[in-house]
Amino acid sequence: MKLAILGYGKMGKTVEEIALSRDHDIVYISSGQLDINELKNADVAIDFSIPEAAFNNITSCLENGVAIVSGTTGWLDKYTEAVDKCKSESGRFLYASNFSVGVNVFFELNSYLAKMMSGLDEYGVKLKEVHHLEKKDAPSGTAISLADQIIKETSYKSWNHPPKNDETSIDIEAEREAGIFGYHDVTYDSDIDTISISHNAKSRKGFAHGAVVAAEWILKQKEGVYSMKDVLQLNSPN
Ligand SMILES: NC(=O)c1ccc[n+]([C@@H]2O[C@H](COP(=O)([O-])OP(=O)(O)OC[C@H]3O[C@@H](n4cnc5c(N)ncnc54)[C@H](O)[C@@H]3O)[C@@H](O)[C@H]2O)c1
Ligand SMILES: O=C(O)C1=N[C@H](C(=O)O)CCC1
Repeated sequence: MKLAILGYGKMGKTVEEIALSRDHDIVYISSGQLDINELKNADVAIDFSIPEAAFNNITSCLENGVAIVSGTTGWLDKYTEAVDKCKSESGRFLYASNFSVGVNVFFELNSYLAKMMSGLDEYGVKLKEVHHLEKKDAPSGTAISLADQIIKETSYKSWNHPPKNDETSIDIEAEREAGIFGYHDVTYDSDIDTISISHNAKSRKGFAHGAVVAAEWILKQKEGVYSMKDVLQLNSPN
């Protein structure tokens, strides 16, 4: 496939490595203002940029017939607008807060566990994420996805960051520590016991590999808005 990489930082460089190992042509790399004529050479773009640039990068791809796979976090207040744009341009768009297979299995576990815990009022739930020191947004996109899944399955209506210790919403704690690629845990606690599930990334390779697989996959699809659930088709209990 002819691939554009939008955002050439830690993730953009890892995507380049994986895409080359899978024999793809990288036709354009951008680290700032887009050159639309260059962008148009691509079939698909993968965006790992910054929250302030993500929406413009997505809409520029959609307006120019380039399928777009976005992994940038911290811009989701405009997600519905991006979906509407995809529909009006008859484009192809996939966003994931986390592309790794392991985290997508973890999402399924989280949803299943939340469903089981929903009637057990003696337990309270909280989330924790830990990332490297350069991460710009908090809480992580993955932690927000985990909280949204719990909200869908239980009586919780919202999440808090920083934590408020308020029983009616889900506290998300975010820590920044050198060398951590992405750690998330979900803990249900009662006076009797504690139930926890966690995921820890050992490198950025899983994120980049998932994004390249999603780009390969989206090129085989017709117009539409997709998620990693569509790509991975896990044998989920949900
Ligand atoms: N979805 C996932 O699986 C996943 C995994 C890892 C990181 N992320 C997210 O991806 C994003 C990037 O992470 P990173 O660790 O590579 O950050 P980074 O800071 O290393 O890289 C971001 C790059 O974007 C560039 N940039 C700035 N403005 C731009 C613009 N207008 N267009 C294109 N590029 C621009 C910067 O120069 C920088 O090189 C973050 O939002 C992060 O949370 C998502
Ligand atoms: O390194 C990052 O930044 C990561 N961002 C994503 C998030 O916000 O959830 C995924 C994990 C790594």
